[in-house]
Amino acid sequence: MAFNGRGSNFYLKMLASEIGNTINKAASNRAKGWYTPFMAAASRAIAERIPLVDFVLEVRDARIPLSSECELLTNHLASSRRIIVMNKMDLANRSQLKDWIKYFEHRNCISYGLNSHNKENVKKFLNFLQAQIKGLKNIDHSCSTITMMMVGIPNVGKSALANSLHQVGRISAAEKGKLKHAKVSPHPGETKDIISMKIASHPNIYVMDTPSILPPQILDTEVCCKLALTGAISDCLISEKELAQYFLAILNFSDEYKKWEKLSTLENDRSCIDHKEECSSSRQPDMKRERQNFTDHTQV
Ligand SMILES: Nc1nc2c(ncn2[C@@H]2O[C@H](COP(=O)(O)OP(=O)(O)OP(=O)(O)O)[C@@H](O)[C@H]2O)c(=O)[nH]1
Repeated sequence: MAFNGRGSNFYLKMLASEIGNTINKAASNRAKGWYTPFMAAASRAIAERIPLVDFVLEVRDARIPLSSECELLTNHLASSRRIIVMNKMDLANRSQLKDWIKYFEHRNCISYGLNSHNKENVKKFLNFLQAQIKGLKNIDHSCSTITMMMVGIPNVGKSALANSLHQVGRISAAEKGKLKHAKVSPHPGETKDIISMKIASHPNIYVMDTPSILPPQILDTEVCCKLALTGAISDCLISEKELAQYFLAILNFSDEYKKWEKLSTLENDRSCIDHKEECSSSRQPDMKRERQNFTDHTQV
């Protein structure tokens, strides 16, 4: 199906609305949905701790930095204490990530793009965090304890980041010998406890990994679809076929696809030429020379 401009937008919105409504309907079933009594309790526990920590590291998915916002933090926190971490940047478009960093900068938000699986990246991030702490006034940098709480929607990589920070952490050899490990899993909602890990000394910095949180319903159906596509919402709430259809629709209307479309047109021209060559390979030698010229011409 080919859609352009407004037509494509309408088609995407229509698909998103169908899929989003199906997901929300399935999620309203207590046994299947994400908003379990456990998530409700975790949201309350996190909300209670927000005023007590020095920084909140809001972990988002770098592929969808707006849709993966943690609703609990909206209007809940001074922007100087909130650091937006766009994790999984290895899966995101680099130049778009730069634009997102500028976007957050314009809104006076501190943001950082990161790949939690890359040690060098995580070390740089730790430097960045220590620089933020240096900027804090009224603390004794040699003996204070700084606490940072990792907060976010499911499956964005909070536990992976907590583990990596703990592993590269500037802590004593004795502490290195007793490293903790938060559970990392490709399935959303696997973290069940709030655990604290030391990531630096002088001052001591502790990072807390927390269970994932989401609101009971996701009213914006496009957001809902994007969360399902990136794995924040369990795949048992929607069929793979419907999700794939939405993904292909996004892909079809993207600028990236238009580049591929051009290439595939070129490729079709070429295979048409190859086909002609094959069909006429038994013809006269002078005809062959003509074809050769035609092929050279089209390849320029
Ligand atoms: N490609 C890539 N994958 C990552 C990155 N960080 C985490 N992951 C993967 O994302 C999945 C989820 O990571 P977790 O650390 O369990 O995510 P979480 O936010 O703690 O998940 P919950 O259990 O819902 O709290 C795992 O398969 C990780 O290996 C990253 O920077 N890049």
